[in-house]
Amino acid sequence: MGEIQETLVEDLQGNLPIELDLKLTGYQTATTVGGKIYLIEKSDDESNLTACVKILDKSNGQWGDATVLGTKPAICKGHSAVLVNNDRILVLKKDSTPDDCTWFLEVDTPFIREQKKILDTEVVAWSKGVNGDGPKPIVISGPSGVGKGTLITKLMTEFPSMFGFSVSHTTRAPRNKEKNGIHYHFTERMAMEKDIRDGKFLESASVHGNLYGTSVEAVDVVSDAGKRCILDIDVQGARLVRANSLEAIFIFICPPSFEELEQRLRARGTETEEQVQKRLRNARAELGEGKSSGLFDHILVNDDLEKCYESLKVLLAYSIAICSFIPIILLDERSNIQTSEYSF
Ligand SMILES: Nc1ncnc2c1ncn2[C@@H]1O[C@H](COP(=O)(O)OP(=O)(O)OP(=O)(O)O)[C@@H](O)[C@H]1O
Ligand SMILES: Nc1nc2c(ncn2[C@@H]2O[C@H](COP(=O)(O)O)[C@@H](O)[C@H]2O)c(=O)[nH]1
Repeated sequence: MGEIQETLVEDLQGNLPIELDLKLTGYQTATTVGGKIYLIEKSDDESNLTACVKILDKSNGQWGDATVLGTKPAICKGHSAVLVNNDRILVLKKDSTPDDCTWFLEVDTPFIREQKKILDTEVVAWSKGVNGDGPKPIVISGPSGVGKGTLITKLMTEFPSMFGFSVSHTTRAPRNKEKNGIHYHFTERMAMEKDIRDGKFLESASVHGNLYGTSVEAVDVVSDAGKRCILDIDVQGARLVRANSLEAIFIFICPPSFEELEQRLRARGTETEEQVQKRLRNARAELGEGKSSGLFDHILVNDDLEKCYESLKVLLAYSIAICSFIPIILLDERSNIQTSEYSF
């Protein structure tokens, strides 16, 4: 996402085309992008403080709604909106400091253009601005029981000061050894649904019958500690993070076979038979999506755990070096690239 230049931040409320004569309240801003005006305002529902978007087509004077992707931010009185790169609107709350999070409404980014083609409607998407040049988070996804948690635990144990886990919220009941605030924030559905409506989540999804989600705060806690954030989320969540254009490294973990996945899930002994069946049904769909959609930057097969973990470390060292423009020589027997050491 890059850094936000303070000079770009200005209130455009006094900058509307005169002929439209829009009377803006303190909760509204209007931004012209090409032939359209994007009105960002508070929803009509008084109990709902999230942002709502209306679009005016200047050629015919018609107002229209759009399919709004991503998590809507809470809107405050006196927010500012400014067009950046001609494809996204930067939205800042009044009196915000450089440490406050910023939001973008994407209106004509490559992602939006692609979504418009797929959905055949007007589309906009909310994405959270990243302050500064923090390290890109790592999104690890894959079917239940494939070994995501096991791999992440190994990584965090070996590199505790480098990586931090994004503790998700979930409405599922805690398992025997799971601790609130460490493995998950275990929460009531109604409370979580309200927090989602209030824009507190980067992504959320219904997974195997329960609600799971990554709060903005969960990611901020890790970034504030100066660590690279690791998200263990399902494919729907990964898609939403991608849609929110939170720049991340997306990794999909596959089992060596469906039979092995089933065996691991059963051997873990944490789910009822009904839950195992549900998770396996969902796994078939996730495997199809994960391998084919182009959503993931890398796919790793978790056959032998130690080998998979080594590959994960190589892959992360490589991806992180690419992101940081650090020249490294990749340790890769298969491609016969010159062997060298890698480090985080
Ligand atoms: N390569 C492997 N070979 C054999 N067993 C493994 C391997 N990797 C993980 N396991 C075992 O498989 C089970 C499932 O692993 P884990 O809980 O890490 O999966 P997960 O992908 O995090 O699942 P969920 O999405 O449900 O949280 C665990 O009992 C773990 O010890
Ligand atoms: N979309 C999200 N998916 C999440 C999140 N946290 C976990 N998950 C995924 O849920 C399943 C099941 O997890 P389990 O702990 O009940 O076995 C697994 O695939 C996780 O990756 C989240 O915040 N968002």
